[in-house]
Amino acid sequence: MVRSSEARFVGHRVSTGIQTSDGVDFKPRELDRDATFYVAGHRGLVGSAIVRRLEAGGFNRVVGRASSELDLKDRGAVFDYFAAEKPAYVALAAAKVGGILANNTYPVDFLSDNLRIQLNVMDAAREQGVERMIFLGSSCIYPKYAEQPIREDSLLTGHLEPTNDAYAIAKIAGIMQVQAVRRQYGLPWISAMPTNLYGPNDNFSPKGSHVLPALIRRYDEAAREEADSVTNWGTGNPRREFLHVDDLADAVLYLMEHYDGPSQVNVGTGSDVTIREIAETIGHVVGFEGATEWDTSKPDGTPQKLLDVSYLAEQGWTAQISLEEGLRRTVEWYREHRDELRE
Ligand SMILES: NC(=O)C1=CN([C@@H]2O[C@H](COP(=O)(O)OP(=O)(O)OC[C@H]3O[C@@H](n4cnc5c(N)ncnc54)[C@H](OP(=O)(O)O)[C@@H]3O)[C@@H](O)[C@H]2O)C=CC1
Ligand SMILES: C[C@H]1O[C@H](OP(=O)(O)OP(=O)(O)OC[C@H]2O[C@@H](n3cnc4c(=O)[nH]c(N)nc43)[C@H](O)[C@@H]2O)[C@@H](O)[C@@H](O)C1=O
Repeated sequence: MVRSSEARFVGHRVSTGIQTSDGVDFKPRELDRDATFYVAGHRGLVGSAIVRRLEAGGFNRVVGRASSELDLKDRGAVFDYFAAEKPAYVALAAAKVGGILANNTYPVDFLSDNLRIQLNVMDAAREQGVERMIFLGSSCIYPKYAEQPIREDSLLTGHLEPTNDAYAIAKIAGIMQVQAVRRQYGLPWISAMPTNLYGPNDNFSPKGSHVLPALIRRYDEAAREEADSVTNWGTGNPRREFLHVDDLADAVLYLMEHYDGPSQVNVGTGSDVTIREIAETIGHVVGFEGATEWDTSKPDGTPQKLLDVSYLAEQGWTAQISLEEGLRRTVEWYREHRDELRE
């Protein structure tokens, strides 16, 4: 395997070695706080956290458009937007996103929408010569039975998890597009692969959400109604790694200012818990005193998804927000906003 300490050129493809060099000659540096920074998906969980991080970091021209104003599936509109706005930097955090059930039920949407959004944004950004782009993928790009913790060079070494294979293929195509733009046009674009995320502005809808917001909502409602029991999906045995989205946003800016290379970079905490454990913790935090049951007719998905974050640590970044602290903040946010959430 090729790590940064033993960099060599390993070829033009989505590679099974960490590609640390592809001929792009770029030294990462501090971004210009007065340049235009477009955050695609700025109202979502990830995009809104990136906006908060950029504004706290002194960026003066952070721009975004809601999907109702600019549908990123509309190629002509995306090209017009880039031609008018001419952003110097782009964080691509707009996507069709959902939990295990949504991914499993609507694979066409997860494949087609995401391919279209990525192609349009990256083609338009390339046409305008955007200096720095970060594409956000997901840990589900790795094989279902990848060796744990999952290293970047596990990509394309095995079969995908079937509940989210369509979404994963779209994300793998995104990594390839970044690598292809680097190779053909020499633009220093990068990709980051976050683990499962949570935090403010998450999707808390019962059928569409990821597990952590689903459990916060379910246990909070049960606690308020003094219900005897709640029923979660699957067996509770799968293991997941949870990263607070403010940590992710910090990593996004850090990578844009400190990392350049064709390999996607894993972003996580380096530790995981079972779904049963996270359910018990959330039940405790919201004050639920009843029983927890498991509906094993619902899918478990990947048995374990824990990222190897040593490559990111080598670049100089590690997560700061503990799961306990992140959960406490997210439950607090949910309680303040539960009456105004998207369905
Ligand atoms: N949530 C997670 O656990 C993880 C997320 N990621 C990645 O992070 C990125 C963001 O995810 P997350 O923030 O959770 O998702 P959200 O659903 O919270 O936000 C996605 C955003 O994308 C925008 N969007 C979707 N479709 C379109 C469209 N056709 N045109 C314009 N905008 C559109 C939405 O805009 P609007 O609100 O205006 O409709 C929305 O704000 C994705 O690439 C995802 O793969 C990676 C790993 C884990
Ligand atoms: C980030 C990642 O997210 C998705 O993958 P996932 O990690 O499997 O997603 P999840 O958060 O929805 O579930 C995690 C685990 O939790 C269990 N579980 C229990 N009870 C609920 C529940 O109520 N809702 C949900 N959603 N899951 C539940 C559930 O059965 C599973 O075992 C990808 O499709 C893809 O989108 C992706 O990239």
